[in-house]
Amino acid sequence: MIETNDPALWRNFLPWPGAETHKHARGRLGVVSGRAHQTGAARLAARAGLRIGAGVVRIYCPPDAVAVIAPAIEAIMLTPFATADALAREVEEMDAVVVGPAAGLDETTVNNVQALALSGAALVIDADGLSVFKGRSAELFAVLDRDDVLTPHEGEFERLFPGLLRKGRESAAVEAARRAQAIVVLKGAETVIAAPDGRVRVNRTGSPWLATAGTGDVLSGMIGGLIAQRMDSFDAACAAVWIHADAADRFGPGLIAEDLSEVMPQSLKALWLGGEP
Ligand SMILES: NC(=O)C1=CN([C@@H]2O[C@H](COP(=O)(O)OP(=O)(O)OC[C@H]3O[C@@H](n4cnc5c(N)ncnc54)[C@H](OP(=O)(O)O)[C@@H]3O)[C@@H](O)[C@H]2O)[C@@H](O)CC1
Ligand SMILES: Nc1ncnc2c1ncn2[C@@H]1O[C@H](COP(=O)(O)OP(=O)(O)O)[C@@H](O)[C@H]1O
Repeated sequence: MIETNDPALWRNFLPWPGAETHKHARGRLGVVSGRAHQTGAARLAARAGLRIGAGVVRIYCPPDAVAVIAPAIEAIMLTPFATADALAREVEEMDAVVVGPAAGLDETTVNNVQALALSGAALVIDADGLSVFKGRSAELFAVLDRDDVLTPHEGEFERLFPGLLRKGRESAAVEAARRAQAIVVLKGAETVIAAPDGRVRVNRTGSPWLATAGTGDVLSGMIGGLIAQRMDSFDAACAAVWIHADAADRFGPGLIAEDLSEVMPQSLKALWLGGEP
């Protein structure tokens, strides 16, 4: 059965800090950055993960990107890595990792995704982390776990699942999750969230203000931030998609991706107080 994504379905599972919570207990999120000229997407994702409540957020970047990222972050931490193996070792302490935004369409990204999949962290894979597997999707699906999340827009979806969209978006997302054996978030004006066990929800509250560069990067950080706080990956994806659209509607005209993390506390507070958001 296809459900409409409604806060009633996941509101009670949102992770709020308790009186004794410390930052590490709240959850640790890693975000993998691209090269020095492609760091904005990772910073958008990392900030969104921090805003949605991950207690510790760390960007992992190629060595040449340190000098660019370090002056552009405060609470977010930074670790350089030189090889995919080194990256996999560094993320051992992380609960969830976002990889793909502005990662680059080359073998480095393939190697990074595959190495990360062997770590214990749940993965949120977006953008280049998906597109780089065009024509070789089996290599991606072979390393995924059921708590990993793929977040394609329709262009990226077509690269991984050629022709599948002809079945209709809901059926396509369900079949994609079955093939990938992971959560699939098929983004768009309506976003479909499907799990390999057959759960599927359609988010009908999409905000057209989201049609601007970088909002998908923010969404990947929000999903990762909730998973890092040990929310079930499917519920985390559903909650993040809804909150993302709610924040966009609250801001309205003039929204750019950077604004989402600044207005998100209003959405979170409404959910925390338990009133109608
Ligand atoms: N601040 C930063 O650092 C940012 C960095 N970013 C990073 O830049 C990199 C490249 O990003 P990108 O936008 O060029 O790649 P991508 O989205 O694959 O578009 C390529 C083609 O795909 C199609 N297509 C696109 N969307 C579609 C849709 N919804 N539905 C259907 N089709 C769609 C469309 O084809 P067309 O329709 O034009 O034929 C389009 O021309 C990537 O790493 C990303 O993470 C961005 O996140 C922005 C902020
Ligand atoms: N017209 C629209 N209505 C509702 N949501 C939209 C619309 N256009 C884009 N979005 C949302 O904005 C985000 C865009 O993500 P994506 O295409 O990956 O962009 P980017 O790669 O620039 O971050 C997705 O969450 C998508 O669902």
